[in-house]
Amino acid sequence: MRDVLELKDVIVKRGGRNILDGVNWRVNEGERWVVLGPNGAGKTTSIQLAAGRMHPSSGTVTIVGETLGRVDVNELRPLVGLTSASLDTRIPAGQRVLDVVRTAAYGHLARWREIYEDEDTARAQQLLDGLGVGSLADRVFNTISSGETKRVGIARALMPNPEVLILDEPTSGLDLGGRESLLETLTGLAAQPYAPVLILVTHHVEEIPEGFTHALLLKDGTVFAAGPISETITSFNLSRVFGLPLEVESSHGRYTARALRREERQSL
Ligand SMILES: Nc1ncnc2c1ncn2[C@@H]1O[C@H](COP(=O)(O)OP(=O)(O)OP(=O)(O)O)[C@@H](O)[C@H]1O
Repeated sequence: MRDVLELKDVIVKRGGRNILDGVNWRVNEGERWVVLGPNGAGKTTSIQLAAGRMHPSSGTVTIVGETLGRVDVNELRPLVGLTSASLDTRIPAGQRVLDVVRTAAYGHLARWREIYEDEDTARAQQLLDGLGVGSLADRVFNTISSGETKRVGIARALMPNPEVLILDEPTSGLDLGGRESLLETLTGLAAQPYAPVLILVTHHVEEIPEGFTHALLLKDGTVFAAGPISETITSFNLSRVFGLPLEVESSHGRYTARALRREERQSL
């Protein structure tokens, strides 16, 4: 199976310390990864590297066979789509939803003199349709709801047909219905054989969509565990990563976690 992403012996130094310290992580074609860890564990830093938006202090980052630092990042970046709340806020006010998606074909945040091909427009509309927001194409982006914004952000990230799609906390801030509906959409995306490799960052096991295959657990800038999801998202691992006794359960491909009560801890 083809190697799509590899971080090898990666160190990132900031403020006099290693905020990533010897990270090794390999992602293959067809895999769907969740990246989990407490605040400050190094999740954002790891995905910034994986998206070619940051260079390591030492070690190597290889994206679809090309090593960061040895090739023009402008060639690498279209290979990795990224969605995050901070990116959504950078989209200038007043853009039409269809333009927010179409402009991604050219790597811009706003419309800028491009002459769109009919096929760009058709693809943008098709992506919006696939994410359940096709009827919003003519709406102004900054007037749509949070859940709709997340879906448009995913359509936008898919527009350049990336090899990897990174979803940074895609369900944060959504109500229960919005979260479950978006997770169902992500499960559908995960099941598509031609979908890019998916990497989803979250703080909560409840936000892992069904169909995700692997997990990376980060703690204090290091890899605590990485591998097939059922072997990695366990009570043992999460208790150590989050620093308190937890019980993790899975049902129908979804996960829940709760802290053990005092009397349960005493009986351990
Ligand atoms: N430019 C910087 N200078 C100093 N420290 C930094 C810098 N950027 C990140 N850090 C620190 O590196 C650590 C890892 O940060 P990172 O944002 O990758 O963690 P995270 O797992 O995404 O956290 P969160 O869940 O809170 O978003 C944190 O302790 C953070 O304060």
